[in-house]
Amino acid sequence: MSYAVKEMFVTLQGEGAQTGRASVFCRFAGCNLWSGREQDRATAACTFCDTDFIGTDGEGGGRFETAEALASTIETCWTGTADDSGRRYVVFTGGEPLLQLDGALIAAVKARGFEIAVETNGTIAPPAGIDWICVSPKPGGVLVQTEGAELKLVYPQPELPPELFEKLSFRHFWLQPMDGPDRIANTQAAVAYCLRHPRWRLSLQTHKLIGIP
Ligand SMILES: C[S@@+](CC[C@H](N)C(=O)[O-])C[C@H]1O[C@@H](n2cnc3c(N)ncnc32)[C@H](O)[C@@H]1O
Ligand SMILES: Nc1nc2[nH]cc(C(=O)O)c2c(=O)[nH]1
Ligand code: SF4
Ligand SMILES: [Mg+2]
Repeated sequence: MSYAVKEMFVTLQGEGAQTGRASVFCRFAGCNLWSGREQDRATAACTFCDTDFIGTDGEGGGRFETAEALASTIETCWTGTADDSGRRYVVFTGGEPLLQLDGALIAAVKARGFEIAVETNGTIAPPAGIDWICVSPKPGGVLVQTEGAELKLVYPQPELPPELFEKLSFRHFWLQPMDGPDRIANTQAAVAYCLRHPRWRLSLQTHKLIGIP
């Protein structure tokens, strides 16, 4: 199968427990919870998305005909030194990466020494072989992925109080303040929740704070 990639870049993971880690971000085009068009946002299943994932026109984006072709471009993007094979790290995101990430691509990036992470809305069962699964539930989607490395809840979402998720099998539970016009109030509310419910920790979008992708 071929892969539609919006953009690809190397940066530091900005969110969650891997914050600060050098990562290749491979952002797939398309999502099952929003078309990505502003005129559809209000009626979408996910209404607060901060990301442009339409098309393949971003930096490092394109259509890749094979898993090998995409994996070798990911490898080219990695800027670490040659002896870093055990620390190479790729984050598949989107859009919704599990619409496209498959066993062939997982095998091809593993063969190049990469550890594999995904950022997913949790509505699509993942293929085997992913090392780090971050699930971020959304009100308009049925959660099928109920275990993984971290659950990162954008906060607040009135339909999705944190209590709905805290019994699930994740190693880390994060509240990430919803970016947008109410970011400051949302951050204060997330801090207050974490103070009262210490199972939850605060995840800031640190890349936005320091102006890196
Ligand atoms: C753009 S999404 C792509 C991956 C996947 N579709 C998902 O929703 O998890 C990447 C991460 O950004 C988070 N996110 C999206 N919009 C946000 C916003 N306005 N404020 C804070 N986090 C946001 C998502 O919840 C997710 O954890
Ligand atoms: N630096 C950085 N960290 C991120 N963590 C999750 C991101 C995403 O958009 O999935 C993201 C992103 O876009 N940039
Ligand atoms: S599910 Fe993820 S990519 Fe899709 S619209 Fe929501 S935040 Fe954006
Ligand atoms: Mg992002």
